[in-house]
Amino acid sequence: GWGYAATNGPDKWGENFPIANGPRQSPIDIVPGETAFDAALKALTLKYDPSTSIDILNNGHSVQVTFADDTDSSTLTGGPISGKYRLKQFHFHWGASDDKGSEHTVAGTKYPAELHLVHWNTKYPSFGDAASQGDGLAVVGVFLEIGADNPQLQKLLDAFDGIKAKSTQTSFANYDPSTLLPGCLDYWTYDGSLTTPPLLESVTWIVCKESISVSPAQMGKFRSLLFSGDGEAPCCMMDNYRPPQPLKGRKVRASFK
Ligand SMILES: NS(=O)(=O)c1cccc(NC(=O)NCCCCO)c1
Ligand SMILES: [Zn+2]
Repeated sequence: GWGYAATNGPDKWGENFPIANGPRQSPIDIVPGETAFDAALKALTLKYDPSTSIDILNNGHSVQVTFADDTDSSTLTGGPISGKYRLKQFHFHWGASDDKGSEHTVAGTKYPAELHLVHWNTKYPSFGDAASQGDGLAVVGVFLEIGADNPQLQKLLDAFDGIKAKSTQTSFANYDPSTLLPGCLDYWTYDGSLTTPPLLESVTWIVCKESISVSPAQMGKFRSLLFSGDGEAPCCMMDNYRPPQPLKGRKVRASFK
């Protein structure tokens, strides 16, 4: 299967997923000087109910917290989207060292990690159906920047001991993902795709301008997770990011001046 190694990584994904070379692939390099302020863009409204968090999972590609999405308890509205999108999961991408790891970059700057909060459009019956529609998904991206220890992140990291290996998960209740959001929700937005196979071109990307902090020790905790399964040769989970893809004429809009 696909992964992030030289043998099965981003440069090889096009062999099984030809959309890898499609017109609206993600991530991209965001060049602030080339974005257009759009006064019609609304503020993001993120309403998350902590009681909808279910479990934390190592899926062999990332660490993911999954939410109950059978009701409108945790939603995204406003921003560049119309209608209501439900939170399905959030996960991260990170590097082997603090000088890389994010998927989106800003004028070429790579951050050590990037958080993705994944939502699906409730005009469709499920995440799976929405994922195949051009307006099916909305992912909020938040950069992590090296700085002070982040206590909200620490709650998540403290659960990692139980999910070191691929395909392991533990319950993870009452977690409020809004504690991971930056204070300011100014954002850039553009039409893109999933950044992992199947690379479906169904994502309205909403990338926050402001980052949240992560300490070097906390980054080390992410890198202690494994791509490998129990009983396999241990392979540290790191550099699980796709590099920026061609813009192909797309416009990136800014919600701020
Ligand atoms: N990285 S991302 O574009 O935010 C994103 C969001 C939602 C789903 C995905 N990718 C997938 O679900 N891929 C299917 C298998 C991955 C884990 O087993 C990527
Ligand atoms: Zn992601």
